[in-house]
Amino acid sequence: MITNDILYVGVDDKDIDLFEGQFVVPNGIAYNSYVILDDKIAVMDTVDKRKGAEYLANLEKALGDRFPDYLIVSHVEPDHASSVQLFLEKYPQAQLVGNTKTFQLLAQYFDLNFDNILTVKEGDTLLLGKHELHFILTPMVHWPEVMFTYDSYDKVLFSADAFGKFGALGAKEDWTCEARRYYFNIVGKFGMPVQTVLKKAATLDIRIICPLHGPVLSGDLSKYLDKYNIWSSYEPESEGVFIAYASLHGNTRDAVLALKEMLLSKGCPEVVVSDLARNDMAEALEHAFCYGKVVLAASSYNGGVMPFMEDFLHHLKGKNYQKRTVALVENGSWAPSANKAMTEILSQMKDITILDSPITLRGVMKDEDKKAFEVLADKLCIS
Ligand SMILES: Cc1cc2nc3c(=O)[nH]c(=O)nc-3n(C[C@H](O)[C@H](O)[C@H](O)COP(=O)(O)O)c2cc1C
Repeated sequence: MITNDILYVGVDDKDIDLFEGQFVVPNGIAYNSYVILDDKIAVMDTVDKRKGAEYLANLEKALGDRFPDYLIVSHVEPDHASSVQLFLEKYPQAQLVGNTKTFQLLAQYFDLNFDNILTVKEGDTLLLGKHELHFILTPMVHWPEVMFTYDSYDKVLFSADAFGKFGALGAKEDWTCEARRYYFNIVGKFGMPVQTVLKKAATLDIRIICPLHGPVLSGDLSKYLDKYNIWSSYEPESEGVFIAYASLHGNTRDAVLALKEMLLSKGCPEVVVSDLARNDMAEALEHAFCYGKVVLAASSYNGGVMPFMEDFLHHLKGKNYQKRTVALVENGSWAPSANKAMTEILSQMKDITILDSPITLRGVMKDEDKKAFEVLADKLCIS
């Protein structure tokens, strides 16, 4: 129970292998749905049809002997809307509520009878009894049809995918880490629309946030809103250095591990290292956004850079990566090419400062290379 009238009817998915076909979710994922019981009953979104039967059972239990009047679709992505058809087969009298874009997209997934729909616009309201729902259109957070719904009676914001996180409900894990990995990988490209929506949210008296994934948020909401403000403005969140590397034979890896020790011995507050071939790429992307200073180190490969690094840089570019200081380290045996290849991709991003004197290793790190790394560590510690 979220409030006296709002019930949780979502489901956990702990047997999904990859979320959105690409993200590892070691603790699963929750597909959230909520019911508002008033004179009229509104259901807030459905769930992935992978869990459709379990969802309908939860819903039936919450409804008792009543029937829903409205199904509000705030986001058409199939992890939330692929049970809409199932829902309507069971509750054909329910009216579908969405905006113009909602119904355009729904029609791409379902052969639905769209006679019984209510099309809402920004600022429209729907009275259920005591509860009045206010619709707030939030295009491109992170699909074009996405909208928030604010219940002014219980002061609850139904925030679609915003403020969501990976992990089934009850997963014993920190909110920030998995919410950040979720945000940057799924919403990250859309910082501007998120900023717009945060401004709208600031005008509302919000007591509880009900996202479509992860826990319901209550208590001091400023910590979640503050994180979203930092993330969507692309500002670094933490002091420290992130080192991402891709190494064929381990020499580049050994060099950056030595660099990590140098940084820590010079007082750098935190140094996080990711092996792009072995560690979760989505987590590496999250770290790259978290810190203001990043070292990219990679072996040269076929006149370019090792593909894991190239892939990583394309991911960063796709997520609007910006406002960071980057140091480059390459390794190559006959014609080192990694720094040039990395620079080419970085130059397509906004506000990226590449530190002078990129380092070139030729095989194993030598004494003179150590000196270059000491200089780099000093630069990263002061700049
Ligand atoms: C398939 C392949 C392609 C390579 N291409 C290049 C290259 O274009 N230029 C170069 O200087 N070295 C090239 N190398 C050599 C590596 O970059 C070199 O061995 C480097 O020292 C590896 O660093 P690591 O030990 O960190 O992997 C290539 C190696 C392999 C296996």
